[in-house]
Amino acid sequence: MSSAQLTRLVHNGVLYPGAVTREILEAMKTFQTRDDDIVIASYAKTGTNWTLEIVTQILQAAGRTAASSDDHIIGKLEFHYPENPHPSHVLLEDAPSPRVILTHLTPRTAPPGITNPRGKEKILVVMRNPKDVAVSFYHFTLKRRGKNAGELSWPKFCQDFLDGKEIHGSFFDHVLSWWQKRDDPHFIFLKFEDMKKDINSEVKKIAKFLEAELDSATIADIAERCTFEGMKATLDNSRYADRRVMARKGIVGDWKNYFTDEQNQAFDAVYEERLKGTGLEFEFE
Ligand SMILES: Nc1ncnc2c1ncn2[C@@H]1O[C@H](COP(=O)(O)OS(=O)(=O)O)[C@@H](OP(=O)(O)O)[C@H]1O
Repeated sequence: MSSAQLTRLVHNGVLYPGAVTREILEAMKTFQTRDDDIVIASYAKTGTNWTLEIVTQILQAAGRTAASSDDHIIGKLEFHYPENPHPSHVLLEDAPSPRVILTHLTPRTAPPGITNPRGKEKILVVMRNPKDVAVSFYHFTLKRRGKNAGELSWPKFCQDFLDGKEIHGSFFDHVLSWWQKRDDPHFIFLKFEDMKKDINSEVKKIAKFLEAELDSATIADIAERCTFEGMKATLDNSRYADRRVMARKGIVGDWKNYFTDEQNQAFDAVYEERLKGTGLEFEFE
């Protein structure tokens, strides 16, 4: 383990990426949401950027944001990106409305206006089956570590992910904490697998949630542009170039190429123990 990893922030038992500091987590307590904020809350690698693209296109089609402007998108709320002069929560203070705010925080650590919205804020919680999340996260981590990736083996990553020791903490704690909000009308719950199965219906559902009145041709057009292939075409040659790393395979069931029977059984046991009786379940293929 490198010294950078050793000094990484652990808060309430959750390990945070290097872009998150204790000061930022403290600032979350007083971060002011706006009535028209749109928040995408997710565990990492569940389809955050995919949902962002859908939301962005809906807002543009509904005339709520200028087609040429990405000013309302800042990145992850709790990050201080090295290329930015200030942490995202500071930059967001000057961002035009409607802001689209991304976060991997749990309700416990997120700003009160996101955890318990009192105005017209719209919170989209995005989820994905944990086996594919683990595989996607493993590849992302390999890429991020670059030449140090040799130290990272799949069996170790897989076990650490299951034990909640990887960055962002336990997947199960994360999804279950947001799932508590399922009866609150400020929230909508989306699943990667549903978006994959029927993108048109999911775009329609999101547009309705955002109160964007769009005709079915516009919905179909957005759905088409937000397929994996459609997004990759955009990613390769435009404003989303920096998000290329987010687009790997974009499929359901890639875990089968990585999981041993033993790993699969270990995952199934935790899945059963944590999610049984909660009403929350995932499709794995
Ligand atoms: N349009 C579309 N269709 C299907 N899949 C898509 C799409 N866009 C992004 N992706 C896949 O989403 C995974 C990245 O998730 P996140 O955006 O949540 O990553 S991040 O945590 O915000 O960095 C990552 O999954 P994997 O391919 O399994 O690694 C991306 O490929």
